[in-house]
Amino acid sequence: MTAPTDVPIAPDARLHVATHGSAAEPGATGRAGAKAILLGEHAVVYGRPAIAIPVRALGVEAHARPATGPGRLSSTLYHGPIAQAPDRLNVTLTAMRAALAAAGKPDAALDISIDSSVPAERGLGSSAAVSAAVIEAVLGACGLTADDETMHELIQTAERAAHGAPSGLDARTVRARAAVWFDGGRIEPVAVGDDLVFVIADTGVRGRTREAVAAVAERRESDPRGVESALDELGELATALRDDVSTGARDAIGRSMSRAHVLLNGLGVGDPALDHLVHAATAGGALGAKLTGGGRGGCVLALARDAASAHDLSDRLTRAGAAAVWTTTVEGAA
Ligand SMILES: C[C@@](O)(CCO)CC(=O)[O-]
Repeated sequence: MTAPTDVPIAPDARLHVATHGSAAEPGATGRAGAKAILLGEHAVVYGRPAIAIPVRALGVEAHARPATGPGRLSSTLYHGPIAQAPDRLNVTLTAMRAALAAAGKPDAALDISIDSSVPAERGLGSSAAVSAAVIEAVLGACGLTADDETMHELIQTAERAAHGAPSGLDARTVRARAAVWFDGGRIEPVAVGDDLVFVIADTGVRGRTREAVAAVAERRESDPRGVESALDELGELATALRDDVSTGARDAIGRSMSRAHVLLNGLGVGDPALDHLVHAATAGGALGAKLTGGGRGGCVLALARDAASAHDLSDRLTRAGAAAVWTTTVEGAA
């Protein structure tokens, strides 16, 4: 049986009645993945390009279904009535409300469960991934699907609750399946010449994207020339990196990553725990390493020479004190 066709649809949202679904199973599932920024965080906020990669080992699954009473939320952070959810779930609730408003059902009561392996506040796109999964599930429970642009706008509504004026890079990348080039608010696929194996190491220190974005803005006020020159160089590195990724030039990619880390430190978004893991990665054979995401904590992204050395690199980073380590491969065409 197909989903009902009489769902009221808000006039400005580009939503479609789902073609799958069953009256016997009224719930719906949404999914999204983690992301890591290969190069260009912070510079994207000022219009420079960036490259990001999906992290397939980590993801979010959300399920939504019409509630029989007041809606309830179930996640690792909170179990209970949605009406009493704590402030730290503001982003999730914003995502849910944005999707319900777009569906023209702002007062619908849903039971929502969220299962996420993406660590929160580590620069891996947890807030955007949770929002994307919740929005897809909520729309699905209303019998709807959204086109890419509508999904993006809805995720951005939640991202604004997370950190003010997001560039849209996270919102785009958590739904991407391959490496993406982000420029002017849009993504396109990046050609990948050869497999690239990355190790992601968590400092265990909470990343503070909102604070880090504000710190760059302040520094730009006090030192416009210095900051603009760093942002320009980050943009140039991203452009060169795109070519290097397409030809599989690992050494050049690694060098650009390490240079980006220095520039990001200069913008004031570093942290001693990030530097410690960056040094451990390069001492452990990484071709380059940098902070990834908002910074001031969170994760380091390191490029391994190959899959075998990624194993040793992971061990090295664990011994250096990483709270968690993941490996992710960006597959080349070859
Ligand atoms: C720091 C930043 O560039 C990336 C956060 O993952 C912020 C943004 O793009 O909105």
